[in-house]
Amino acid sequence: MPLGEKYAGDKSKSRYCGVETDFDDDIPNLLSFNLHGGFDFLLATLMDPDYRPSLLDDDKRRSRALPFAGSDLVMSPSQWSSHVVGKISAWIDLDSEDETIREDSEIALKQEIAWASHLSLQACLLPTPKGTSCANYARCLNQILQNLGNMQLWLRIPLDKSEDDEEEASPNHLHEGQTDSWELWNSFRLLCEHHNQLSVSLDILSSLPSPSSVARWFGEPVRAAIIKTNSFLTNARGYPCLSKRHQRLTTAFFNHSIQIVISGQPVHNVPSPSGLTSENQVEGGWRHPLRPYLDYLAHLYKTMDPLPEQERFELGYRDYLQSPLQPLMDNLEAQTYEIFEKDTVKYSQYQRAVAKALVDMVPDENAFSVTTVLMVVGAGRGPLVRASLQAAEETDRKLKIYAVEKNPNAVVTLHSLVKLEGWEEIVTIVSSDMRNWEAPEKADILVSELLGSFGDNELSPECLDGALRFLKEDGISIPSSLDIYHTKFLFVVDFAGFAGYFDATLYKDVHLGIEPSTATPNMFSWFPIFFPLRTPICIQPGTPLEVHFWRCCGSTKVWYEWCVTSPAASPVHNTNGRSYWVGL
Ligand SMILES: C[S@@+](CC[C@H](N)C(=O)[O-])C[C@H]1O[C@@H](n2cnc3c(N)ncnc32)[C@H](O)[C@@H]1O
Repeated sequence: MPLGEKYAGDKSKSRYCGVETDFDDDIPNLLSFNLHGGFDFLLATLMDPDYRPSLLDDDKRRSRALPFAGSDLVMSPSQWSSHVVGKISAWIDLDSEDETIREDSEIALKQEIAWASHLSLQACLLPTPKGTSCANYARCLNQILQNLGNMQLWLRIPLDKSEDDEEEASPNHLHEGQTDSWELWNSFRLLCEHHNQLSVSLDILSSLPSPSSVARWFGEPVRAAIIKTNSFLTNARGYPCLSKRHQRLTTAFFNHSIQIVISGQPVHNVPSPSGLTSENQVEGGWRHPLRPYLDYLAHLYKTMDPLPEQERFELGYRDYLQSPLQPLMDNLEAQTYEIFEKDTVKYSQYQRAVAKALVDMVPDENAFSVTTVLMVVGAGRGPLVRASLQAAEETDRKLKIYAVEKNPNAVVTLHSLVKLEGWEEIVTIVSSDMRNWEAPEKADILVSELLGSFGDNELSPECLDGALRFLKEDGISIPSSLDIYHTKFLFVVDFAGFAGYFDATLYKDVHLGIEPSTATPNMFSWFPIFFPLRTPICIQPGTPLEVHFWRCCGSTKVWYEWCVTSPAASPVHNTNGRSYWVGL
């Protein structure tokens, strides 16, 4: 039973809650008890906790028979895969000083993961590395990851960091004897070469590290958050509730689709409606002992403020790398134009810019006698033509428009739009590449939207270079200028690349941009561009970083190359555009 649907009927917005259980060899009964109690899945130990390979008699050891001996047939494959996350035995310690424990651990880890794969479980929870060294654990896991199939492995890590006040401002300096579980995770995943089937499950304790330390985890592949019952406070009515900081953290988990799991014994003596304290009774019926915790989380989820429209739109694209569009080399599809056209903010900014340019260009007294020639170069299906006409109407100026578009499929739509709107007298459609078109007259205003996330990565310089031939010397180009930004990518200590943004001045004070500090609000046409570093570089806060970028042009393609030279040198990336280039 999901925690609730935030947007009626939209199951993708449901959130599910699991429960961590102790070992029970009657797993069908364990599952039915917890599903009936309102939980969606179990975090269940698959192996008898007393099992140690070295304690088996010789026969069993030879046959490698598993002692928990439950059969996969006790539940259907869909029950195993939809409702059970396997919990690998917590005693496993591959970096123990004791050789027997090390050997037992390696055998058991491999057996348990093989069994979980056989059951088609979606994920297994791996025990937290026991000491500061986890090299042997990671070595063994690398072997497993090489042949794992589809199952995900979640490394259990406590959300823990010892801090003093000084560290509040800087999450990355550790003094002697201090712990930082993020460092543990970071070493482990480095040893496992950032394997994409290895992710994190966080144990949420009663106290939380500083907000900046917590924020680092949202740059990591966190799949589950295990909230201990003793992390809950008690409200005035005796029910469990979370501190304000825990509430904010939990809602952030919901927003990032991180699964919540409740763990531990009930520690709240919740009164039943009849006034009797009860562990398992409500309104005459049965109640799961952890139900008050589940009900609280459901309440938290249902009462969360709805995400702003823009964030809702972007949710499906989070943590997802997309190939940048190539509107010059490729012909964009109808659905791509449709997404552009939904971004009304973009067009209203263009409309404002054109209106201001018209007013500056044509004084009021000439408004009825002068016709301004405006060219939309790269007109797509016509939204900038419409925005320009609306600007003319708003300012009482007269326009003659050329709509130039090289995609023949978009030109079909342009023709029907012009006919439908009755713009035949005003708008001339030109089906051509702007670089080759011989314009019959020069333009007063040239409007284009060839902006990529990094400004020039959709080749606006190359295209506009051709188009500026037909702009009058005193004509206005919208956009009039373009700035591009390099920013260090989100990871605070270990950074893996750069996010690139643009900010375009359309005309005078009207701008359009995605650089976070000045981004045009509520615009969703662009996501930042990502320039990765093949090997992440570890830097301390305050350390200067020297980065070099080159925009390289050949006869048929344009590409970027980049490198870091300080504090440590990286290789030059994307030499000759070998990994990515933009076609001319
Ligand atoms: C980013 S889209 C914008 C489309 C439209 N202005 C809008 O806002 O929905 C860029 C458009 O420019 C067109 N385009 C790109 N390079 C061009 C060129 N050299 N000549 C003519 N059209 C071009 C593409 O086919 C595409 O329709």
